[in-house]
Amino acid sequence: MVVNKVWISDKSIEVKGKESENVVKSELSEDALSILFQVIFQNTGCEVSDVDGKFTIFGSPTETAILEFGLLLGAEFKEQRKDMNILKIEPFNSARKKMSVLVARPNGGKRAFCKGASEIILSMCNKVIDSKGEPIDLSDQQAKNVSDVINSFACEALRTLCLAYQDIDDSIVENNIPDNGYTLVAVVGIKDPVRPGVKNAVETCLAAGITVRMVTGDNINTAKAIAKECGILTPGGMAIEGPDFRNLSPEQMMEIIPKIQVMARSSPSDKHTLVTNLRKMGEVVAVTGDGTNDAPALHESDIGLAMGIAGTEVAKENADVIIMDDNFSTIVNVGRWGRSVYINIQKFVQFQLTVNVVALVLNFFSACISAAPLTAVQLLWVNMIMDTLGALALATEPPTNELMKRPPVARGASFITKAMWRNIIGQSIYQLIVLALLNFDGKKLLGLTGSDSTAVLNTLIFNAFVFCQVFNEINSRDIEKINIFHGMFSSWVFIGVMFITVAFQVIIVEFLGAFASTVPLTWQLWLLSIGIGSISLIVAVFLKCIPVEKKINIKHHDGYEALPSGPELA
Ligand SMILES: Nc1ncnc2c1ncn2[C@@H]1O[C@H](COP(=O)(O)OP(=O)(O)OP(=O)(O)O)[C@@H](O)[C@H]1O
Ligand SMILES: [Ca+2]
Repeated sequence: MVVNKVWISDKSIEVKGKESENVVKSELSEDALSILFQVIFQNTGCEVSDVDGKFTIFGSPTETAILEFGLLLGAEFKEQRKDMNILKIEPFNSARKKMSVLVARPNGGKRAFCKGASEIILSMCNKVIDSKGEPIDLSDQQAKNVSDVINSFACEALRTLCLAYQDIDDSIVENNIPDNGYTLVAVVGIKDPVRPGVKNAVETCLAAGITVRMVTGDNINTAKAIAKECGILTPGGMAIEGPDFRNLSPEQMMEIIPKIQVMARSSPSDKHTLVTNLRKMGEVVAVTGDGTNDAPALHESDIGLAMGIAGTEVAKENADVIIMDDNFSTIVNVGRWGRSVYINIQKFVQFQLTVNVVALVLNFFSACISAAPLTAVQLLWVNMIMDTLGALALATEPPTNELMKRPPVARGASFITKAMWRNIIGQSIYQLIVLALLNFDGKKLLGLTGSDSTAVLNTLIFNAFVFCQVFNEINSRDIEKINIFHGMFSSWVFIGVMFITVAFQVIIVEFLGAFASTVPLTWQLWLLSIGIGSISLIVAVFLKCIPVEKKINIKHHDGYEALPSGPELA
């Protein structure tokens, strides 16, 4: 943050690096400059350390920017502070949006300084300094002019603060800092450029059905200008000020909250109220924040994200995730990974349930009628495929950008979606039909005769069953999309698992007969097993064409309705 513009003695001056020193000094009278230095250096929460002429400023970014501006104009911190004695400090707080100090002047008398949110301080002033640095009455017309200056600064996305002072009669013994009667010295406009990448990150969020709202302590025009710059405020979107929001009835709040895109001049409790109400509406709410004033909202949210560098300890303690690089784009990554984990578990569960249903039904009914075709050792191997190897193959898929084009999952949505049930039931029916046909009519169909025909048939059933799972594991790579091969060959874990599964299957069938109760199969029967398994790829395509989820077409997505989904989407 840096001071970009300053308004003083009825002049707006642009501040541009070191050359501003001469510009400002030539524009201002001696007295005006002196009082400007006082409001900057007396009323600051910063500390300055001076090691071998090298200044280091410790303080909030806003405070630092103002102090740096003072130093830029050639003033010295120690020099400025040396002859005034600070009697009382009211530090900045987010609810009052101002800070004040009371000092004892060297020649007697006291002086109060106040700085803070521009409109708030302006309303506390009844005087303003003129070009000579003398206080004169602040007429209505002049107050309007200052207000226009504030708005023009704010519309340029500058954070605006007013700096003011007043002399207090020595006869007043108590050290109270007054709330009005100030003389306005300057309006400063501080620039806090939007970090690169924020606009894209907001766009990604919108496409992902995540509504981004900006809740800030800044002036409404500053907030609106910044929000427009990064794509948060859209035409027709609503911007509201904290005090107006606070005064709404609960019903009115519920009505306008979905439309709010920007909330300015908000207090910590406004942030908290917004989050509470959004959660009541069934939304999943993530909050990002850095300051202590964000702590209540961070705590109330479903996912609190605190800034790791600029964040205060209080904010971090109340958060669930700490963004180490303070970058909004990283939040998009958090969302992407969250979605990836969720969908990977869904894929795994879909795969696992299919294997379970088929193995259970096949063995149970066959056992009731004749004998169970799959032995305990074979089931153990199948269990291995689906638990360990299946989890490895499906749950390690890295997140894709496609994930950010899907709608978010509603708070109460069931984990197993209709599309998953469709795939599970469809695949199970196919596998059960084929395996039951082999089990009950296989010998006749395949012309198997001889003493080992039962052993051969049971091995074939086992082999076909395993290949159905192998191909269904490929199907499970995507729940909705028809193209399941996308990115498969670059996922070495998946390819590795496929390879190991098939290799072990060959070893079990061909060489571990005594252990797994199998007999070696002819190449024709191997081909048949693979054929039966691969047909499940075709079955999956047909299944994915059956619509199960309602399709909704929305022109402008605001995060409150599901985005359309189907085989064409990720
Ligand atoms: N140290 C300070 N002294 C006086 N006023 C301040 C100070 N810091 C900020 N302000 C005023 O308060 C407003 C910010 O209020 P607040 O800290 O509640 O908002 P925020 O959204 O948390 O801001 P930030 O971007 O600093 O995190 C600023 O626009 C400014 O006018
Ligand atoms: Ca903050």
